[in-house]
Amino acid sequence: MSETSPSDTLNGFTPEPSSTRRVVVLISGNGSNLQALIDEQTHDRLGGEIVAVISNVADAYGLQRARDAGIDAVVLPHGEYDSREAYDSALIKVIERHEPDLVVLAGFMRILTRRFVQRFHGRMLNIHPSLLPAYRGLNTHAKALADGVTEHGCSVHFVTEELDGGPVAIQAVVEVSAGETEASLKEKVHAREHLIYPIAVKWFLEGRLRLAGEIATFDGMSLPPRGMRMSHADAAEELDEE
Ligand SMILES: Nc1nc2c(c(=O)[nH]1)N[C@@H](CN(C=O)c1ccc(C(=O)N[C@@H](CCC(=O)O)C(=O)O)cc1)CN2
Ligand SMILES: NCC(=O)N[C@@H]1O[C@H](COP(=O)([O-])[O-])[C@@H](O)[C@H]1O
Repeated sequence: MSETSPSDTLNGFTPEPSSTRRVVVLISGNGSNLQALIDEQTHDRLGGEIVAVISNVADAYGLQRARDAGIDAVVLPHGEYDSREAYDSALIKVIERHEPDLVVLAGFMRILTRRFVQRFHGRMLNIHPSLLPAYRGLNTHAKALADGVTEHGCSVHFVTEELDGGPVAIQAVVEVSAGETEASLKEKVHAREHLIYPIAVKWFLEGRLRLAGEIATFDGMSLPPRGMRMSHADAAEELDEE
């Protein structure tokens, strides 16, 4: 690890070098969040390299996105295994062949077993389409609309055994308009996901975002239960978007 001067520290916290960091991404579908990560990698702004994309669904379009980017694309169909435990054991083996520093769930639609989560504890992130702890699980946009909420959004969190219960790193809020449809709300949330997820991944790979026990920390400072609230402007600035 390169020597750092005191001026390189943040609150006494020294970010780690990230150039050799390896990322494995798990998907089940379209892969628009994967694409956002690929795009940041292409601009050398991700802080590491996506070395493999693994899908439990054979026709997930995200696999094509990976191939188009020259990234190893692997299909591991969950239906070919007799149990969740058997599948997760096979998935662990495939992932570990790529020696990741970080496992990223990007629309990966399988509940992971305790053994899997323990294997990658502290180095596995998920993007969830709600303002956790609200609306854990599936069909978040429909539930938010049914409840008539005026605010919705997305959360990046560390993955723990408790479904969508892990410490939150970043949240982004979208306003729910009058006449909002599930499709329009989903599109609004997706747009914010594509900003905050690459930021969270970059900060993890730089060693700035960490899981310390049950608490997410940023630059050594404990984050509140709902993580950092990030506006569109904040995210765009962090990504140094034109
Ligand atoms: N142990 C954990 N596993 C997973 C977590 C987590 O926090 N802890 N996050 C999820 C991602 N997710 C929501 O963000 C999620 C994914 C899938 C499901 C679910 O009910 N899956 C069903 C199958 C559904 C389907 O195939 O359409 C299942 O696995 O039986 C809920 C939430 C990833 N895993
Ligand atoms: N509970 C998990 C869940 O619902 N995740 C959601 O699936 C979508 C995947 O889109 P993508 O394949 O285009 O990235 C994303 O909106 C993500 O938040």
